[in-house]
Amino acid sequence: MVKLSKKIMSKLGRTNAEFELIEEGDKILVGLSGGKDSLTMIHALKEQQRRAPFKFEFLAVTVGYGMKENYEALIAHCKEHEIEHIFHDTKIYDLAKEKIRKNSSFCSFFSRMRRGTLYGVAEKYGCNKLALGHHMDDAAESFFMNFIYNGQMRSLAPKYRADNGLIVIRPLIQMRERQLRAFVESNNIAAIGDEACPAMRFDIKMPHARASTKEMLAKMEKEFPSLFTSMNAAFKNISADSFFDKQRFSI
Ligand SMILES: Nc1ncnc2c1ncn2[C@@H]1O[C@H](COP(=O)(O)OP(=O)(O)OP(=O)(O)O)[C@@H](O)[C@H]1O
Repeated sequence: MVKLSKKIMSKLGRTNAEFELIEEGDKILVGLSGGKDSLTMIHALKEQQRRAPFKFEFLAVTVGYGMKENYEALIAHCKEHEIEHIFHDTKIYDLAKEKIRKNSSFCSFFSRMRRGTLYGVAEKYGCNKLALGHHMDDAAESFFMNFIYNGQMRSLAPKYRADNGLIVIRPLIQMRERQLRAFVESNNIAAIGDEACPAMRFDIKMPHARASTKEMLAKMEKEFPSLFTSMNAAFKNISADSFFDKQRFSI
C-alpha cells in the first residue's frame, strides 16, 4: 500500500471541485510516462476513486516510442497495485529519425506524436477524458518560456477541449513538483528520470530554454518565497484588457 500525504489528496480534491475535472460516469485515460508526476497521479486517482462520492473509471496508458524502452518495472508496478494499464508501442522514434535532424525540435516532434497517439487510444477505449500529469512548476515554466521566447501570454489550462472533442484535464496542476517527488521517494517507487523528452535518454541535452527557465524560477523563489502561491492566484485573476491586445480593450 502506498501512502499519499493529506496535502496531495486535499489539493487533488480542491482542484477537482474548483475546475470540475472529474465527474460522475467519466472514463478517463491517464497518460503514464513512468515519471514521478504521472506515477503520483495514478495513485492519487486510485485513492480518490475510493473516497469520492461519485463513480468514475480510469485506465492508464504508456506510449512507447519504438526505442526498445524497458517498461517491465512500470508494468509490474501497475499490476502489483491493481491499476488497469496498457502499454501501447509506436514507431515514433523511426518516424522522427526520418523526418528531422537531432536538435530540440526532436522533443516537440515526440511530444506532438505522443499526444496524437494518446487521443487515438482514448477514442479506442471509449474514454471521454485524458488526464496529464503537469504540475504547477510546469505551468510556471511554460508561462515564462512562452513569455520570454515566444512573445505569448499563455500557460497550461487545468481543463480544455482538444480539437477532436476529447476533454484534457490536469489534476496535479496546482501541486508543486517537490510534493510529487516526495511522494515517490517516501514510497520507494522507482520513477523513470525527469528528461523533458525521451530523446534525452540518448544523446540530446535538456532543451536550453526549459533548463534556464527552471533555474530562473528557482532563483526568484529564493528571493520571493511566495512566488508560486502568488502565480497560482495571478493565473486566476487576469485583466485581459490591461495589455496591448486591441481585441481585448474595454472600449
Ligand atoms: N510515454 C508516455 N505515455 C503516456 N503518457 C505520457 C508519456 N509521456 C508523457 N505522458 C503524459 O504527459 C504528461 C506530460 O509529460 P511531459 O511533461 O514529459 O510532456 P510535455 O512534452 O511537457 O507535454 P505535452 O505532450 O503536453 O507537450 C505526463 O505527466 C503524462 O501524463
